[in-house]
Parts: sequence; C-alpha cells; structure tokens
Amino acid sequence: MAEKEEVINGFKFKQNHGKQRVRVGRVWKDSNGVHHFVEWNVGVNLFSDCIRSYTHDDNSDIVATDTMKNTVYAKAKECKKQITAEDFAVLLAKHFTAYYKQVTTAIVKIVEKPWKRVYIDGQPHKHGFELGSEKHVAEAALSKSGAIKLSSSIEGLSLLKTTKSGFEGYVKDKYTLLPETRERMLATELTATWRYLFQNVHDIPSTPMFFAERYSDLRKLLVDTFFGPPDEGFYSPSVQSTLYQMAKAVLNRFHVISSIDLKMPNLHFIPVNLPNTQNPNIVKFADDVYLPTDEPHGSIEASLSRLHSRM
Ligand SMILES: O=c1[nH]c(=O)c2[nH]c(=O)[nH]c2[nH]1
Repeated sequence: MAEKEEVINGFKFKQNHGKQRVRVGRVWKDSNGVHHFVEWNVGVNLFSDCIRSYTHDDNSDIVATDTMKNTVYAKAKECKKQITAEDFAVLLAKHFTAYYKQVTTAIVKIVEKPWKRVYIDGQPHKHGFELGSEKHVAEAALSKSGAIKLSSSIEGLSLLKTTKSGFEGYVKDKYTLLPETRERMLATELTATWRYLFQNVHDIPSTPMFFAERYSDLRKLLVDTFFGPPDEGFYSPSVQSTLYQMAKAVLNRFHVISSIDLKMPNLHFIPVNLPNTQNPNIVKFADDVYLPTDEPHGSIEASLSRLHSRM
C-alpha cells in the first residue's frame, strides 16, 4: 500500500493530497428519546493519478479537497444508525477509492472526542453528555484492490498509582545519581495503537459497534493490567515491564489484533526534602510530599506483534 513513486524528468516523485481537520458532530435519535452523539475530527489523504496537475498545470484529474470535506458531511448524514469511528473511516475510504477512478489509495484518520453520556443520580441522561479525557483514534488505509490496514488508538489516557512500583538493578556509572527504590509513584499518559488483522475490506465484521466494544474492552484490559487487583495491585519493577505485560495481555486476549504499540512516558513525581539549618526536618520525605513534573520525562515505547497474523 506504499505510495506510488514516479520518475519524472529524471527525479523521483511522490505525492498525495487531502483535507485535514474536518470537524463533524453527529446526533442519532432513538424513537424512545435517547440520543447518541459523536464529535469527529476527520483527516483524508488521497493517493491519486493527478501528476499532470504538478507538471503540466492540468487539474482535470484532481478531486478537490473541498469536495472531500463536503463528502465527510454527506456521508455522516447518510449514516442513519450510529456508527463507530473505525466503520466511518472505512466507509469514507471505500467511497473515495470506488467513486474516483484516479484514486488508488485513501487514508482516513478520525480523532473522536471522548463525549460520554452524563449520569444524574445514577441514571443515564437521554441527551446529556460530558467530556472525558482520552481520545479515540481510528485510521483506515484502503487501496482500490480492497487491501486494508485498519488501526485504532487510545491517546492521552492518564494513569497513576501511588505505590507498588520500584526501579532497581539498572546500569550504575559516574553519571548515575538515581537511588534504587521499591517504593515510588508511577504515572503515565498512555498512547496505545493497535492494528486489526483484517487484510481485506471484506474481512471486516459487519456487526454494528464491533469496534466500539473492542475499544472499551481493550481499554479496560490495559487499565486492569497497569493497576492489578483493587486491594493488592501488581508490583511494577519498571515501566518497561508493566508496558510489556499490558501489550502481552492484549495480544493474548484479542485474536483480531495483530500488533500493538504502547507509548508510556514516565511522568516523574520527585520526593520533596526541604532541609533548613535551624530545622533539618521541616519537610523530610516519607513517601508523602512530591513535586509533580512534566519535564523532563522518561519515554518508554515498544511494539509487540504476532509472528504469524494472517486470518
Ligand atoms: O521504570 C523506569 N524505567 C527506566 O528506564 C527509568 N529510568 C529512570 O531514570 N527511571 C526509570 N524508571
């Protein structure tokens, strides 16, 4: 699905064009008065045979980016039932690759804002929503032949535990100042991206909300694995180890997923000690008072894939 590289006038040439940040809100209303709502930020990139627009001032093969933007709204209107960001990305990519002879591949990326139904006194509100924290991203890259790459992400999921974390046994040299510990805070802002193993657009399940269920089950599994059981927790010997446990849990549980990438910045909470000549113990750290910092932060990233992931 790599972009086509042409040779023009003795140069290598690659191109694509699209429309970014197409913002759309969509409401679906059930007959019983319950409303459903999504807010999407859609990016479209088309790989198409329109090279003469670059070389010969001939725009006759260009699908206008304004047309792409209008198509997003038209297709959102056509979806009479609630649809996931993944299914909407695939729907748009299918449209662009099927409708225009020039388009060889369409990449559609959708960032969904975390609007969640409001609960009032424990009761779900029919038409009230509040904004959560992390974003849900879906990306479909579809070629005319039907070959597809479909992935989803959770972006910006903030997680913190106040104990059951340590870091020992690392390389010590003349630059090392960090003391070893078996007692520290662990905080991160997780980005997880997973790829579905569907290789062709026809392999994608037609079950409504299939991808929404995978998303929320996977989110729960990542969170459960990060923290461990409510009373005991899990001891984390490093961010690396916890990350690996999380990635492994996902591939062991979800057979429709072929790979997962996790980014887990280590957001440091620095122990506070404030010695003072008159009062050496004015603030003596006892795993209680910390200085939270955003920067610098550790950056720990890894991806885990199946060796054989064909369906
Ligand atoms: O879990 C950790 N992994 C590291 O690689 C690292 N490096 C560091 O200074 N603190 C930590 N913590």
